[in-house]
Amino acid sequence: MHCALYDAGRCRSCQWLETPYTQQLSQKQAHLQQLMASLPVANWLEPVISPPEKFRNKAKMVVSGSVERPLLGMLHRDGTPVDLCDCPLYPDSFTDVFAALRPFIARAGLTPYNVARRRGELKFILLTESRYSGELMLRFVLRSTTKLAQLKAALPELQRTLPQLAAISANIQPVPMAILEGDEEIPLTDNQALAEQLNDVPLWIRPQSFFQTNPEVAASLYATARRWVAELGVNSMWDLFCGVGGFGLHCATPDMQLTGIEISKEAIACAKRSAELMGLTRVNFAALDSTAFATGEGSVPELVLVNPPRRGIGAELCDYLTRMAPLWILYSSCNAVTMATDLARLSDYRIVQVQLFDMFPHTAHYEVLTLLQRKA
Ligand SMILES: C[S@@+](CC[C@H](N)C(=O)[O-])C[C@H]1O[C@@H](n2cnc3c(N)ncnc32)[C@H](O)[C@@H]1O
Ligand code: SF4
Repeated sequence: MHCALYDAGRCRSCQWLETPYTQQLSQKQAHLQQLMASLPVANWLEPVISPPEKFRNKAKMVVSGSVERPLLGMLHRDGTPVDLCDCPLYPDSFTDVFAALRPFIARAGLTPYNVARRRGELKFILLTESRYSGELMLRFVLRSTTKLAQLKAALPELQRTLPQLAAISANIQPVPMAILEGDEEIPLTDNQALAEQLNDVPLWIRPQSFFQTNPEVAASLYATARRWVAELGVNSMWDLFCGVGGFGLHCATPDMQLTGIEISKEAIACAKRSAELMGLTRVNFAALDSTAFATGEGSVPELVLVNPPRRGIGAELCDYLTRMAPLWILYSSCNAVTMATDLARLSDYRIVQVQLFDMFPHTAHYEVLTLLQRKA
């Protein structure tokens, strides 16, 4: 993939851009195999590849510059702003939105936040696309509610120009640090959710709930989990760290008892809505801490699926799983280092198969799906 911003030394976020894609894949696979060197794997499957560009469904743009000439992109460590509107990782649909947002910011008087001076109001623009419907979700991250009335007054014209903006909100983030989002979300449209569909499963994208950023590879990951689980013929499973329910909803059959646990109540609301649309009745989604939920249960299902944040599932949940000994564990991870540590703790399990999913091309990051079976 060619990136003019990279060539000009303006953005180096894709550290592996100069490495040919096939070599990127073999380096990732080698990294994974090295991490798992002391853990015997019965079957290594071929890595799943990503489109090389336009694969992201989400842009997180730092707003800088002046109110008359705002800049959307990022800040170098030295504070120099870089315009990232032409980043080739974004889909074509973002171009018109970025172009319309610059004059909109000026018209609405949303002064970009200046980190050094701690002044200004608009910190970030978050834009997400549903590949299924083509609709977009736009979020303004503001320092305070001071400019909210101005933002609301200017919005109708932006909505007329960009009817694809199906959900708009303001997020209030008063902390003077590089934290992306605050707790308070103010809806600016009645609708706050984008309908997405991966494979044949309806999913929802909404503020304050995680959604995979590479929908094509995510669809392949969920379809693979569904296939592996179907082959095991299990009738009960937990989906821990379930987000909006992508894994569980793919794996569930009408007869299966599915429990999905996730800390974000917004994500759980999405998962429940999807389950209802799919007509699944034997499901239970709840907004809880995964470890607290699991350790509070006196029994386990046949299969426990985990898809934790980068920190992994940790010793407490591993100890609990060892004690309760479900037949199968399916571990999906975006950080193979913490996954390998967790798998070493799960020594009562044998590793049946492992597959790498290249969710984050041109970087060292990747997703990995591992199936574990309780030793006899
Ligand atoms: C890597 S994401 C996976 C989400 C989902 N499985 C998917 O495929 O989109 C990890 C999820 O864990 C959630 N999470 C973080 N800490 C948690 C906790 N202590 N208990 C439950 N969920 C948590 C996050 O909100 C996030 O949705
Ligand atoms: S993040 Fe975008 S702009 Fe930056 S190097 Fe990667 S492709 Fe280029």
